[in-house]
Amino acid sequence: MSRLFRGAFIIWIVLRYGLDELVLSSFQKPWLHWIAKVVSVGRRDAPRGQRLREALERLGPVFVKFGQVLSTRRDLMPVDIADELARLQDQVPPFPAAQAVAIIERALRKPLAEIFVSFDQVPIASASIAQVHFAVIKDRSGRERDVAVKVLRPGMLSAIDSDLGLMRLMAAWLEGLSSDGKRLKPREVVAEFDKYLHDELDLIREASSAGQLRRNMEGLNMVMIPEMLWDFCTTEVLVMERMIGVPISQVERLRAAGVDIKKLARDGVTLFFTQVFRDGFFHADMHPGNIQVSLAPETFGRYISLDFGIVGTLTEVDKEYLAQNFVAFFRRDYKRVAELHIESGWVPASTRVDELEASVRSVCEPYFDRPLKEISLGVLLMRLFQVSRRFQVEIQPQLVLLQKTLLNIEGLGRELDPDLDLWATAKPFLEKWMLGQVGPQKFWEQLKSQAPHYAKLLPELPMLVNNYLKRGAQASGSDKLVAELLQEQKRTNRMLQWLIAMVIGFSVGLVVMQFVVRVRPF
Ligand SMILES: Nc1ncnc2c1ncn2[C@@H]1O[C@H](COP(=O)(O)OP(=O)(O)OP(=O)(O)O)[C@@H](O)[C@H]1O
Repeated sequence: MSRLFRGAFIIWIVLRYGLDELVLSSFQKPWLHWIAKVVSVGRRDAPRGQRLREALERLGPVFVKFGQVLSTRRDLMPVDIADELARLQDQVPPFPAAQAVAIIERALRKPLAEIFVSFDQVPIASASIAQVHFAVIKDRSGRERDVAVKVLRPGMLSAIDSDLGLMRLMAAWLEGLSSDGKRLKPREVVAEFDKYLHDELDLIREASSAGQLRRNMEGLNMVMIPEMLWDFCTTEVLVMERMIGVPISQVERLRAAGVDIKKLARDGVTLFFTQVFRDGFFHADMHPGNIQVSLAPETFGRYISLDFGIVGTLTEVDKEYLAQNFVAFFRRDYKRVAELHIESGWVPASTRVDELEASVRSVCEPYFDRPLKEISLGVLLMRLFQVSRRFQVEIQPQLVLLQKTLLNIEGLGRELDPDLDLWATAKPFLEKWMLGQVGPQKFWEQLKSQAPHYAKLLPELPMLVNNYLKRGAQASGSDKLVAELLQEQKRTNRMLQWLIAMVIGFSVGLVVMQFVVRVRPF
């Protein structure tokens, strides 16, 4: 019943904010448009993006999150709507501390006083999914530590599941009833959102991602990631090291404290490309609220990264796609971009290279009419995806996530340093990575990964040959077979020598090639 009311409320909001323009444009029922006009009287003058944003805010946190996720799908949305949705903020009032305490005690199966030395009742932050309280805890060794405790908002799971059910229903209607609706792929978008939300609702998942990133980033000395206190982490509660820093948005404060802002901008890009091209595992929620900078003497000027609810992973194939395309783009080698798409099966084999090349050129060429340092890799990637879609390529969600994060990083980098040359910072990564893909290093790594297999086989080899020869001689009773086998062995030896010579030749060739690639400018 409540679902029925919720459904009716959603329809009312759609009509009240005049959103029929967006979703009903291809419906041919005049009476429906008439009702919509009457209900939305006085609201239609506002731009459509603004009306959509306000409607989502009225519909509550799940829809606000949905709008935020939609705003990143600029490949599907018109620019005015995407810009307006990007302004959505989840300003949700905090839930009472008593509720947070009850969730913590239930999740950790102990009274609060037995878990924490002290616990701040007033949350430091509150968002649609969770809220954060500061506390002091005694760890296993009895040491007191300042911690941040993230607690999932109560009732979120059921609210989400019910709203998602309605969204799925609406998406199916939209897709079935309207041709405009079909183009927006609403069911696919809702399914993606479903996965996104459920991932965010599992704090153990978030803690694991934080742990992985912390390990990956160790040794770079550019970013600090809070340590997770695993004994106190559950799906609903996460206890982690409390970080102390200045929000990245307070640039003047950072400058006044003596932080090298230009270096900070470069470090941000370096960190991101290391995560993408070296690790294939990246923080994908890089909005300024999740980034701080340390002013403590021993870690002065380092980033502090928070909130690991959304991370992206890339396969070797994804990385190759990105690296090769970026390089071909910056050489303005559109033919190569088109060939790459066909060679790797991203577009149907029947696609004409010249047609794809022309499309890529028409999208990208106007964009290159500016200094290289002003070019946004995020925008470039988005354009590439737009072209690819026209040629029936399904862009993988992790690449869309990457493109969105790239835009965030670039925005952040340029905010800090308007002269930041993104390409100059990114280029060494792509070169290094590409060399790693074809060079002797890769060959050596592959050889090393096979080593355990050969290590097991080699000691057994003389015995195996001996047994084989003996058995052969006994079975035939003649020396002829032994002679034949020896002959065969010699032939195999010769082949092996050839193979080794070829491998050496190939490696030398690769070294020369590397040298040529390194010398040839992009
Ligand atoms: N380990 C920490 N140390 C210090 N402060 C923290 C820590 N973790 C979170 N916070 C504070 O809590 C705020 C919210 O944390 P977080 O971003 O993880 O929550 P969220 O519910 O995912 O919020 P949002 O959806 O707005 O990103 C941070 O901006 C920061 O101010």
